[in-house]
Amino acid sequence: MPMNLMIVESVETVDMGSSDNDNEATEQVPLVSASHRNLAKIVADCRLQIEVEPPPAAAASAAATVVAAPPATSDATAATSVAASDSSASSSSSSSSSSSSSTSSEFTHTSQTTIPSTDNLTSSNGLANMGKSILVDAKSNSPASLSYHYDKSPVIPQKQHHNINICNSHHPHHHPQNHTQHSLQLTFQNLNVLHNERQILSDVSGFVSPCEVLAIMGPSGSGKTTLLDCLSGQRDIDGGSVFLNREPLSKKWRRRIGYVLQEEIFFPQLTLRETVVYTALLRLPESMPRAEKMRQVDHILEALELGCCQQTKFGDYLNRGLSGGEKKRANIACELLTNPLLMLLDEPTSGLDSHSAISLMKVLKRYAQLEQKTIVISVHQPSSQMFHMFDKLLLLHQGRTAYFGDVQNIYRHFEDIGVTIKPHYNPADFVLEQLKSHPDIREKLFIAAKESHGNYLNRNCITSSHNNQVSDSEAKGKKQPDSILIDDIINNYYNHRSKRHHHQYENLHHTSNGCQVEEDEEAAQHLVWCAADSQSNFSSCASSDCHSYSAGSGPGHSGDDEWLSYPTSFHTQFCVLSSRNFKEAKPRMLSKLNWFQTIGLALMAGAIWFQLPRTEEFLHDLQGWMFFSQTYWMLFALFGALNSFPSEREVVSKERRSGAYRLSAYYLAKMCAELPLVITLPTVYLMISYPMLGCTSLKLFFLMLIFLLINTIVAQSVGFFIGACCMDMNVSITLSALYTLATQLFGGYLSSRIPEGLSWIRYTSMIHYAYQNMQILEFREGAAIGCGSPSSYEICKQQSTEFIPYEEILKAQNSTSPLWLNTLILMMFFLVFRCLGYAVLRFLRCPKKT
Ligand SMILES: Nc1ncnc2c1ncn2[C@@H]1O[C@H](COP(=O)(O)OP(=O)(O)OP(=O)(O)O)[C@@H](O)[C@H]1O
Repeated sequence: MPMNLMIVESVETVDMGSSDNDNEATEQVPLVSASHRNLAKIVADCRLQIEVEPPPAAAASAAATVVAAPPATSDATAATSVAASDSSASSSSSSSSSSSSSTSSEFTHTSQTTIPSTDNLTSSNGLANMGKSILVDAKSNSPASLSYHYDKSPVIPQKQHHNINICNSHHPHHHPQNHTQHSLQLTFQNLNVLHNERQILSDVSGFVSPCEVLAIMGPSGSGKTTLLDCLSGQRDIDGGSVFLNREPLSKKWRRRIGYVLQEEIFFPQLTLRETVVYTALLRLPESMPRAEKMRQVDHILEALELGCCQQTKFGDYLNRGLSGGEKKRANIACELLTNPLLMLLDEPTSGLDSHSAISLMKVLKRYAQLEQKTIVISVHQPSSQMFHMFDKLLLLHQGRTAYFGDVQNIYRHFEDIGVTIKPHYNPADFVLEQLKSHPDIREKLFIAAKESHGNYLNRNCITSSHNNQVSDSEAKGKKQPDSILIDDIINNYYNHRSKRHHHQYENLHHTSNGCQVEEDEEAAQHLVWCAADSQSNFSSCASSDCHSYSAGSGPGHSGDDEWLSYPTSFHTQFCVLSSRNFKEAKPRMLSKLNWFQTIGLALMAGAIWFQLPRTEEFLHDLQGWMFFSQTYWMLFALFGALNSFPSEREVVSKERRSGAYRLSAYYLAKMCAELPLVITLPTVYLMISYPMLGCTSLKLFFLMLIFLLINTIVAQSVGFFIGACCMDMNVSITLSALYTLATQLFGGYLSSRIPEGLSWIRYTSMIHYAYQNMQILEFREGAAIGCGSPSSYEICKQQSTEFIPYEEILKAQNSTSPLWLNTLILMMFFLVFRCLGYAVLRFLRCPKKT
């Protein structure tokens, strides 16, 4: 049975929780962010209802509405027992429900049956404090909407006026301050972007309001991505301004923007589910229980039809993983999960088949409408169906505006310049074709767009009342085409909004319910006025009404700190990032190849130096094993760390730009997570080769292991630092090779003819200190080395001793520093390079604007 999803305003006191949670129902869950408070309010006041189109025979009798969520009142309880599938039962029950609630509501729906909205909102054990619901459009079996609900306090809804699909939110218990409307109007004015004196964007203006989808269309290279970069604050603009709720775009706003990039930037080693789970753990509020976060992940994966591939790795060009379309949807899932106020999506539908594209658009559209989100999407060539799902259209060509206005006005716009969009023709294709292939039409479009924009501003700034303006124009009886166009835009805008979005400006008017429509129209006028005001640098936005919108919706009331703060604590960030880093780095650091290499080398070393006699004749062999083992593992760790940051740079930059976590948490987590990985292979190596060499002392084994690992970690620090500095593997490999080989050469290990003036270079080498420590341990703690015959050691020549004292061996090797000093210097290497690595990431490699 085909079903359409819609949301019905609450009609009575509603307990969003299950009955066994009644006591908790009045609890107000502390909400961590203004956005979530708003979401809580929206959803708490909502009833989610799936409208079922009845079969023809039953249509007449099926006129019934069933309350969607489990009501708290006893009257409504009966209604909740009605199952969606039981149409007859639902009819009767819904009738009673309707009558029981008729004192407080007007039901305009007919032929409806609802299933409990708690299907997704609540689990069987009652409504969780917070949650996000994705309703499934049963008709298309595609996801329909996303909505958070954090608050299960009883809701006293208000009178319903229209069969609208957006939540109302007059809550008598809410303090007006809690009515902060977390929707966001985006206005951009005369944006100019230059690159090497080439104009990439030229005077691009427009605006988009909550609940709307603005599509940016244009041929390839027209500047769509550049514009989105500017709107997200990721690119500096050379002229013009971007306003969000009439405030200039700033860091606090950037955190409320979800930007789905054209490229999918993820860790290739992680599965889709792991990626989304980590995003949820990092970017959903700390106060949300983990189980709830997981539920949201499930919902989002289901909504975007990603359930079947959730265990697939992202993959890369070497190891294939998710398909292009799946990656695109995964990209969107991660941003949707965080519930941003403004979603910017760069070509989210490219690479998707038409069904998936439409399905995705439906999700976005409903998301915008149900949650009062503002969506800007860039598209290449949408299908006709998708084209008509957009509310506004910005047409770009070579960075210039060819059209900005409501989508339905595009027909009139083209007619005005003498071009008729053919019926049964995909308007998007037609428009782009005209734009690309006909320079004369293109020029006309540029001129018309410029004029209509100017008129639009004038109209809204000069006259305070749109209605007066219209009547004046009509009285004069001679409208210019542009004026007609602008009137149409505004009229359509008002009509459109008054039909669809009555509720969303209610924060402007905390008045009785009776005159909602008039209020909303007025609010819509104010909104347009505000947009024009924004575009004219707030020339007339001292109006209190204007102010009430932006103040109510802006972050000021909820506190800038809240907007600027991270969604999770340092501890949580550290734990989640450590876990993610471990998962991500493990396949890289402990790959099969590395295991093979380690075991192979250990066996080879063990075989070459097998049961080495501890006499002076074999002293050099023993030192050879130590030098080889030491140098190999230090270089292994150093070179392995070179690519550590560069490989993660894009992902971390993207996440940090969205304010997901602190750099310090990431850095510390990375250090800790990679620690067990970096020490695993040297341990295995030593466990194999050292006993083969002839080591029988457990104490010596552990001492050697500890110092080998210390050396490895120190070398890793140097690798991190060089990698962070260079961010280019070729450069960093060259630099590292130069450093390590130079210090070996000048360390005197390979040649004794070191120029006098350059012998100091050995002291800059960590290998120098590490090797000295190895020798101290081996010769001091290990079995004594017997004197050779003849012996090169004086003490042996004098035949006063059978064994060479370890001090003599060390002296012969120029190892004069004590163990503690070498260790201290190595520790300083560790600390200095780790700190330098952090400083480089913080100040040199911080996420930059393009
Ligand atoms: N950083 C940059 N350096 C050089 N050129 C740039 C830069 N950014 C943008 N451009 C140029 O600006 C123009 C617009 O680029 P942009 O990526 O915004 O186009 P687009 O409309 O998104 O294209 P597509 O649809 O192919 O993704 C292109 O010609 C591009 O080469």
